[in-house]
Amino acid sequence: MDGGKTKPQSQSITLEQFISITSPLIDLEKEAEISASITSGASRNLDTAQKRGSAILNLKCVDAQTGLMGKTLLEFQSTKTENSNALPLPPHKFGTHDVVVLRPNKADLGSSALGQGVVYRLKDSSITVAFDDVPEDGLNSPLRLEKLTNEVTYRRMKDALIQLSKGVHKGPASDLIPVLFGERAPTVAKKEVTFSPFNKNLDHSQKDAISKALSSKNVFLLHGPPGTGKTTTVVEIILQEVKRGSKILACAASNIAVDNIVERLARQRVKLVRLGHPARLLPQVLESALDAQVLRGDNSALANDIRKEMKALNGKLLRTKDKNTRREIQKELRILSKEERKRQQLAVTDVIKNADVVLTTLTGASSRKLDHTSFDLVIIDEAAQALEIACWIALLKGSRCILAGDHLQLPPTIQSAEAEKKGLGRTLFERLADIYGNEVVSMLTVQYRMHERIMDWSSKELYNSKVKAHPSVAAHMLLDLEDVKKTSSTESTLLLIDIAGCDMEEKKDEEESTMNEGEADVAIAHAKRLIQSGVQASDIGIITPYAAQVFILKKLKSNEEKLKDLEISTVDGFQGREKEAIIISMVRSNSKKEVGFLSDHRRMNVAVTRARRQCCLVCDTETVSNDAFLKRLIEYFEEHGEYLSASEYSNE
Ligand SMILES: Nc1ncnc2c1ncn2[C@@H]1O[C@H](COP(=O)(O)OP(=O)(O)OP(=O)(O)O)[C@@H](O)[C@H]1O
Repeated sequence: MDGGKTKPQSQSITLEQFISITSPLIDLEKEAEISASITSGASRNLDTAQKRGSAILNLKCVDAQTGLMGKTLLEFQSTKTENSNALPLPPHKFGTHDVVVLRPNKADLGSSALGQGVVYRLKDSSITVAFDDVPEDGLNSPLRLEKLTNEVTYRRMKDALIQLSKGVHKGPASDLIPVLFGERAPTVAKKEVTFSPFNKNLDHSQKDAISKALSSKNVFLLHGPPGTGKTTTVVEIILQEVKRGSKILACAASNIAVDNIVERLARQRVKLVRLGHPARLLPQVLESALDAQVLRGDNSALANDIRKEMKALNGKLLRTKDKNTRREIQKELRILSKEERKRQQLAVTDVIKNADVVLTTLTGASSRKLDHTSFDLVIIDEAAQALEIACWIALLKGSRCILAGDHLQLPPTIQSAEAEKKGLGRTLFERLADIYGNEVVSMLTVQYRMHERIMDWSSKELYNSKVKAHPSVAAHMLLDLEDVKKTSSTESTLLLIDIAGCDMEEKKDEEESTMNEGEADVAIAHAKRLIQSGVQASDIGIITPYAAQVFILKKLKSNEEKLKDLEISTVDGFQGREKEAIIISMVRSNSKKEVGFLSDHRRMNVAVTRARRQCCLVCDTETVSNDAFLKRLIEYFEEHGEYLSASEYSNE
């Protein structure tokens, strides 16, 4: 690439347009979140709030543990049981890291809370919350959890818009901003950068991308189709940049994606620090957390000594009657307190200053602790799943950026339909790929997850047939797994189970989410056949686009002990994950042949590419074939896989 020559194309929006369009869209999104929350006028009724997913009623506390730097973890389950097992939690919108409030089940709306905490772990039938303090009373009665609107996030985005409008004149990103708005062409080093890899297993497309990333002077996009080692490549880029002496800010939209990088980097000898609330971090990265490192620092030890001295002086103050002496002690206490605060701040600054790599979520990058720090490079993983404005929170801190992601998988979730329609969900990754194309993008083309039959459909439909399977996975089968027997269920890589003509019409639940009970039975029956053939339940996932279908599937699962480790999720919730066997329940079956949001290419791309060795599609071929894209998917499965009618699974 000889950068700096291509003229940006005309479809780019200007910085001013971006700011004026985005500001009201952030407000719309915030309003949508507030109106779905329990405290809003629209849902001043607990049952409605539960149906909307912003409250979970009728819970009991089943476990309490301490951990996580002094926090208390309380686990809650439904008070309702079936065959003495707790029922799955009702469909809800709680996610790990959400801030929640705990109240007695019957308490009035807005009455005082038993506690406020952060969701730590979510399972089908339980939710674990990390509290700073243990609620003293009330844990033995029925409880409810309410999700709080995360207003801070919206405020930070608004702040970033203001900073962005100023940042073009001054600040670390002043030269980067015009490039990202198509006003100045991106540039690259005259000579391609060569490097000696830390990871000796890198493939040609990964090495090529890393070399281009190192040559880029302002922006580079790493396009990673499913399973192609995007994070592996990001980690190598970070190591190479540290070797060159760069100070790096590495971010992602989600905590889990940030921790994924921290975990892999921590194995190397890199000075890194992870910013963020300990309850939001994976236990294995807590050692890298800012709080933990601050405690180990010299200034922290000094602050500790000062606190001891202050305690002694406070004791003396209590015992002293003489006014003058008291005044002297108080004066000394004020000086010490100031010194202690200064030492604490210095302890934080020291850690950040000494780190080569600072890692945090995009919104976490707005932390005051980073106020006076600028970076040579900002790297954003999962960039195609992040709002553009969230990316800017981090980007404003550096002069160069690398974004990694795949805009052909699902974009960020937007709650407000209007904000979505007006473009809030259009990502910076996609926008830059459109403006500059191959000039700044490099795509990884070897994938390490799927059997080639599973991959070929996605490669052809979405990636111009450029993705190829690595030989280590290209032909792997369920049969090759330990203890798996050869049966009609484990032999095939692609399996289509057709519910057409089997009387399995879709239905709507009260919240208008679609479900299909017959299809759920079939999906569970296939999972059971796989387990019968020796496949571990934990190696199987059932995914579906509809929340109501997830609930029905989880209910069926809760009746059977052997299905305990089977995972059930929406497609959107499973992005970034994988299983040896994936069963997709497509749900739609109706005489009008409506397919709804199944027709989004990105959703089906994510669904199919979660599978390593077997992908089983359960659907009504008559309904879904009404959509041209889905018709091609069905034809692909018919041609390259096995076809079964759902009637073969009846009475199981
Ligand atoms: N060059 C390589 N040689 C062998 N295995 C590799 C190579 N690159 C990546 N992998 C393996 O492929 C898998 C996926 O890698 P990684 O987690 O980096 O992918 P990703 O692209 O971030 O994943 P996703 O598809 O979920 O976005 C991992 O098990 C990783 O060890």
